[in-house]
Amino acid sequence: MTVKIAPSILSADIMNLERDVRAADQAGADVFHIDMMDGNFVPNMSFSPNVVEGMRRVTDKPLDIHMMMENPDAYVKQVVEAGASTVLIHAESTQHIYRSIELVKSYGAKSGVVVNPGTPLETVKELFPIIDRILVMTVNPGFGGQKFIPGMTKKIQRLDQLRQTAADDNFDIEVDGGVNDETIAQCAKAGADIFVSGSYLFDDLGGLKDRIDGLRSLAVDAKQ
Ligand SMILES: O=C(CO)[C@@H](O)[C@H](O)COP(=O)(O)O
Ligand SMILES: [Fe+2]
Repeated sequence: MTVKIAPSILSADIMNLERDVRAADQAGADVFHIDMMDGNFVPNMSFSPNVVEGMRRVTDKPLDIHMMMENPDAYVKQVVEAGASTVLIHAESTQHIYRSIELVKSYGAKSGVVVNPGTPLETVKELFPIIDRILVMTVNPGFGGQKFIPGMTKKIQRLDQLRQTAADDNFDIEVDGGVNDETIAQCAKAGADIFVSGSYLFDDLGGLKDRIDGLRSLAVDAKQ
């Protein structure tokens, strides 16, 4: 699988969101990562389905929705209709994660399950046959600009080993939180395929293309 770089618009300039999305699009973003927070599941609030709809009007790139909310099922239809390509749901946010994933698939979107740093991989193993992606949080969710939790590299590695053992199960491994030029190589080497990066990319809009290219080549090299 090829490496994918996914800018997280949480770190974009909210008053210039269209400018920043267009800049990241032209700079070679593979997919956009949209964090949706409800102020309950995480101690912060961010984007709603109308932002997905707005994003859809300015870019043709896939839109990944990272749902950090209680009762995510209630919003799946709305975000898919707004233009979501993949809906990522936290295993910790719903009592019936298998049903939530089936719900996403029923609307024709790709499905992903997210695991917090403290959640064991065992929790999501039964989803392997039906899931398109597993997102390993490498910070506690809620805010951009946090420091990568070093122990998560081993977790990614264990997930990659489990994936290889279950050869029939095809899912991509994604990482989110504290991904930058110092941390991406270890994630790629451990088996990650898709790399979310927020503050590192949007902190330097002029250098955005160099940063996206730089992250991509670090990841590609680490995978060889
Ligand atoms: O889901 C989240 C935070 O909860 C992320 O998607 C952040 O937006 C990543 O930002 P950086 O850690 O790369 O600054
Ligand atoms: Fe995220």
